[in-house]
Amino acid sequence: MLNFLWTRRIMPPTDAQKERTPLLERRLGVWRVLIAADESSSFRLPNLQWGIISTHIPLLTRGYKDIHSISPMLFWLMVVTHLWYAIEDPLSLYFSNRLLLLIQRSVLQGKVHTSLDRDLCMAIIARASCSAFSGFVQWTSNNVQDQYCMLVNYRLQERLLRANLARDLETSQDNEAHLTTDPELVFRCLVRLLDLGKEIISFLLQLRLLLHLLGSEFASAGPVSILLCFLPLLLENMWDNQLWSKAYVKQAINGDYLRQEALTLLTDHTYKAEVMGGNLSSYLLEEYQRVHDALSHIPNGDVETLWRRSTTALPNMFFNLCNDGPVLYIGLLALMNPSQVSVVQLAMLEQTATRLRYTFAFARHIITLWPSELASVKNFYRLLDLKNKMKDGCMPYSPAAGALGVSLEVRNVSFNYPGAKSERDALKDVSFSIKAGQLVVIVGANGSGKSTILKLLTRCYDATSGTVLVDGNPIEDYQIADLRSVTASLTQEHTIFPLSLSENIGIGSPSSATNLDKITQAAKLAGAQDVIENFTNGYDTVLEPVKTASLSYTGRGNEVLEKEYEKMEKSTNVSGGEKQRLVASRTFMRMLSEDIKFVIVDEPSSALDPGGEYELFKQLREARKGRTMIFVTHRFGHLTKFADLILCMKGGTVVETGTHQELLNHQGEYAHLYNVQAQAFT
Ligand SMILES: Nc1ncnc2c1ncn2[C@@H]1O[C@H](COP(=O)(O)OP(=O)(O)OP(=O)(O)O)[C@@H](O)[C@H]1O
Repeated sequence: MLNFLWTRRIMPPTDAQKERTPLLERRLGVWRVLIAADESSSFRLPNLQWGIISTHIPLLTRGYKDIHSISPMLFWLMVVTHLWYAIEDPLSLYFSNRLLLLIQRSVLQGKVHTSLDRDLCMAIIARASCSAFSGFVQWTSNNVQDQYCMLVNYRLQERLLRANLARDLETSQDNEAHLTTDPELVFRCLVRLLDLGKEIISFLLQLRLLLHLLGSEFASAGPVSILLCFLPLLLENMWDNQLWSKAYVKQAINGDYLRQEALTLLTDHTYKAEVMGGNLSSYLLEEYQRVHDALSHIPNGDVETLWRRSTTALPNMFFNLCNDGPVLYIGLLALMNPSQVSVVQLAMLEQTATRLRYTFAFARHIITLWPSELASVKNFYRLLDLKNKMKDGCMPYSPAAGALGVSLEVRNVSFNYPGAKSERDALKDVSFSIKAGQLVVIVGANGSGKSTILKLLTRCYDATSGTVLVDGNPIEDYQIADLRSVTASLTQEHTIFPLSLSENIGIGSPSSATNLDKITQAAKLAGAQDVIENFTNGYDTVLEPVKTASLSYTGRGNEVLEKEYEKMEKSTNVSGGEKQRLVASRTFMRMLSEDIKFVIVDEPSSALDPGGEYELFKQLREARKGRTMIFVTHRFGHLTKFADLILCMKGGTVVETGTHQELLNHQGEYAHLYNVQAQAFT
C-alpha cells in the first residue's frame, strides 16, 4: 500500500510563474492529487482570504439589493433573526451559569432564604424564557428562511431563464455561457455571510463571558486557563490537515482503474444494444475480473478519506487532549487544593469553553465553504450580464398583407464559424437571389455549406463578410424577433421536448398552443396522427418525462412500491421516422398561421420511408402559397423537379443555379449528383 502513498513538491515551471504557489503532488491509491501548498505561513487565522470579501463588495451589494428587492419584509426579518442568534448563545450561557451558581449557593446554604429563593426563581424564569423564546425564533426563522429562499430561488431562476433564452446562438456557444450556477446557492452564499457576521458577534460576546468567568470565578487559574481554552483553536488552524479545506485537484491515473471504470460504463443502456449484439458479456466480465485482480491491493476510495488514513493517530489524540485542557488543568488544581474549585464552577467553565469552540468551528466551516459558494454568485451575475455578440436591429419587419413571401439576396457572403478549427471557410464568396414566393432547393455534397446558408438567412449567425438582404434591406437592420415571427423551420436537429405531445405540436404556434383542432390538423399534415393515436394517452403522452421519482433504500424490495415506481416517469421510445413526423407536426402547426412568410426545411426526412417522405414534401409544397420556401436535401426526386430555383453547392460556394432541367442540360455538378442517384434505379 505504501507504494501508492507518496508526496512530492512541484515547482512552477518558468521564471515568470515564480511568484505563483508551488503545488504539492500526492499519490493516494489510484489518485494523483495536486494541492496548492500555501507556504507563506503554516499558521493562518481562519483560512478565509479576507480580501475576497472586500474585492467582491460590489457583487455582494448587488446580490443583497436583489434579494432585498424581492421581499424587503422577509429580508429584514431574516436579518433580525440572525441578530437574535448572535446574542442567543452568550445570553443562554449567561443565564445557565447564573442559574448554576444560584443552585450551588442554595445547596450550600441548605435552608430557606427568601432573597436567594427569589433570585433563583428569577434565574429559572429567565433561563426558561430564553429557551422558549429561542425555540419560537428558531421556528419563525426556519419558516421565514424557507419561504424567502423559495421566493428568491424562483425569481433568480426566472431571471436566469430569461437571460438564457435571450442569448444568441454564437454567444451561447461560448464557454462563458456554460458557467455553472444555482440560484439557491446564490441565496445561500448571501445568507452565509450573515451567518458569519452572527458567529463573529456571538464569538466576541462569548469570549467576553469567558473572560468574566475566568476573572471572577477562577482568578487564580486565569491566565493558564485562557491559554488552554484557546490552544485547540490555534492548533487546529496550524495543523489544518483536512483535505476538504485545501485547494486541490484529483485525477485517477491508474490504468487498471480507468479501464475498470470504462468497462463498468459499458453496462450502461447507451451501449446495451452493441454489447448484446456483439455478445460481449463474457469478454467484459473476464476483463473486469482481470483489472479487479490487478487493483486488489490499491486503494481507490474517496481521496479525502485516503488522505486522513495516510496520517497518524497522534494529532487526533493530541487535539482531544487539548480540548479537555481547561478542565484537566482545573482538575489538577482541585487535586492540589480542593477548596479552591467547585464542581459548579468547573461545569460553567466547561460549558462556556465548549460553546465558544463550537462557535469558532462553525465560523471556520462557513469561511471554508464560502469562497466556493461565492463562485456561484459570480457565475450567476456573469451569466445575467453576458452580452449578445449579435446586435439586434431597430427596424420592425411586417410584410404587407397578401405578400408573396420574403425576398432574399445573398451578396458576396463569406462565413466561418466562430472558433472553427478548419482553415477552410464554411462559405466563400456566395451570391444568389431568391424572389418572394419561390420554392428553392439547395443541394450539394456533405459539408458543402447548405445548412450554413440557412443559418445566415435566419440570422443564427452574421456573415463574416458580404451582405444578406431581406426585402432589399440588410438583415441586421431588422429586429430579430420580428424576422423569427414570420419564419418556420424544420431541421434534422429538431427534437421532441419533455412535454406532452399536444404541447410539443402546439408550441409551434404559441398563441394557439392549446387549440386541439389545429394541433390535430398539424399532426395529420405531418402524418403523425396514427403514431399519436397508438399511445394510450394519445396527445397527453409525454415521451421523455422529466425524471424526479426515486425509490428510498428501504423501499427496495417492497413489491407494491416497486411496481408504482416502475410506472412513474417511464420514457417511451419511438422510431426515428415516427419522431420526424412528430417534429414535423410542430412546423405544420406554425405554418397554419398566416403570419409565416418564410419556411426553411433542412433534410427532415432521413428516417422516413419513401411514402412518408413523398407525403411530407407534398404537404410542405402545398402549404407554400404566400411563402418563400427553401429546402436542403440530398434526395432529388420529390423536390427538385418542382423547384423554381436550385442552388448546387460544392466546397462552400454555389457552383450552379437554375431549374432542374436547366441544370441537367448543363451537365455539371448537379447532373453528376442526380445521375449517381438515378443509376441506382436503372
Ligand atoms: N457549428 C459549427 N462549427 C464549426 N464548423 C461547422 C459548424 N457547423 C458546420 N461547420 C462546418 O462548416 C462546413 C459547412 O457545413 P454545413 O453544415 O453547412 O454543410 P452541409 O452542406 O449542410 O452538410 P450536410 O449535407 O452533411 O448536412 C463544414 O465544413 C462543417 O464542418
